[in-house]
Amino acid sequence: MFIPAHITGFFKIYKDKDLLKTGSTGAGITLNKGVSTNIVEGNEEIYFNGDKTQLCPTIEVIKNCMNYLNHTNLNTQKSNRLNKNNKIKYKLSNKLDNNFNNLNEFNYNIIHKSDFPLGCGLGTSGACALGVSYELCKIYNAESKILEFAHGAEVKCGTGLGDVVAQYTGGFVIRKKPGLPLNVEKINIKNINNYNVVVEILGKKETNKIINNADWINKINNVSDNLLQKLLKNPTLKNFMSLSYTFAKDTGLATDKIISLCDDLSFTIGSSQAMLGNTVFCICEDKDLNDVLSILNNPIVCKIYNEGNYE
Ligand SMILES: Nc1ncnc2c1ncn2[C@@H]1O[C@H](COP(=O)(O)OP(=O)(O)OP(=O)(O)O)[C@@H](O)[C@H]1O
Ligand SMILES: CC(C)(CO)[C@@H](O)C(=O)[O-]
Repeated sequence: MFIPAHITGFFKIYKDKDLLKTGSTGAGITLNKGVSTNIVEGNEEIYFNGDKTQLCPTIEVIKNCMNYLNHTNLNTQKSNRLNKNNKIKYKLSNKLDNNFNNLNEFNYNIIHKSDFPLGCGLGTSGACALGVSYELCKIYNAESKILEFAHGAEVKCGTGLGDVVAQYTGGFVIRKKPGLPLNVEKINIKNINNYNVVVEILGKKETNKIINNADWINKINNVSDNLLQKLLKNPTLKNFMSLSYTFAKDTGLATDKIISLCDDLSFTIGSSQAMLGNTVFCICEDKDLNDVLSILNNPIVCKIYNEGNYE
């Protein structure tokens, strides 16, 4: 399953004791590059671009799915009084999580193939979570839980608040309410393929160090407070980029290097910092693409991915 990368331009953080209600409002765009996830027979190993890894959001999606199956199974037993021979045997060994009650069987490997690295503000962890959720829910006929398993996993790992919701929707997505149930506005972009989204990764930044820090939360939420209404009043890519630049600069999240690059790219529709990464992104029309590429060192040219992923 392919899940698009997602760039958040600006966001506001909402924490709730219910993981699923926790999330963010804000706006972003999904890209035609992202993460393809496959599930193969195996023994609970997770691979990211060929490297075996313990990727928190992927592990949490597996646990969400196994817990759901167990809960459903127990309910089924309660209602149908299944005899012991019909009881579904699920076993999850200690490889993925020592504390997990060994009631689920998970004899698969998860294979993530990503166009972008983790930790660069491109929603890669969210794309991994949503991709494995789609694949698992297809196997276990739990399609109605795809979004919930993935969003809950990202929030629990501290690796995202609104990426999964936006990646599930696709395109230019304004998140009007945090978390679930879904409350977003997908903005129709005329001649969408005329626009390029050029990305340059300058380094890494751990999302959880920002969204779990009280000082950053206050700063981010004070600056972003009125940006959502301003965008809803004038939902254009140009206004999105202008508001994103204001957010990146006024929160202090953007580095001097990124601000300087954005100023050099002022002839385009707009540029800003991909949240939360050390990455600059710019939207430009074809006529300006060569000039943009002459300014950046390692540009990655993308298009806006407008597909929505539905059950
Ligand atoms: N090389 C790696 N191998 C495995 N896990 C990694 C690696 N690099 C980072 N991680 C983990 O992957 C997760 C990255 O999540 P994070 O949210 O910071 O990045 P992202 O999803 O790519 O970008 P963002 O959410 O800011 O758009 C973190 O849990 C981090 O610890
Ligand atoms: C927190 C965040 C900026 C990290 O990518 C994103 O998940 C979002 O927009 O909520």
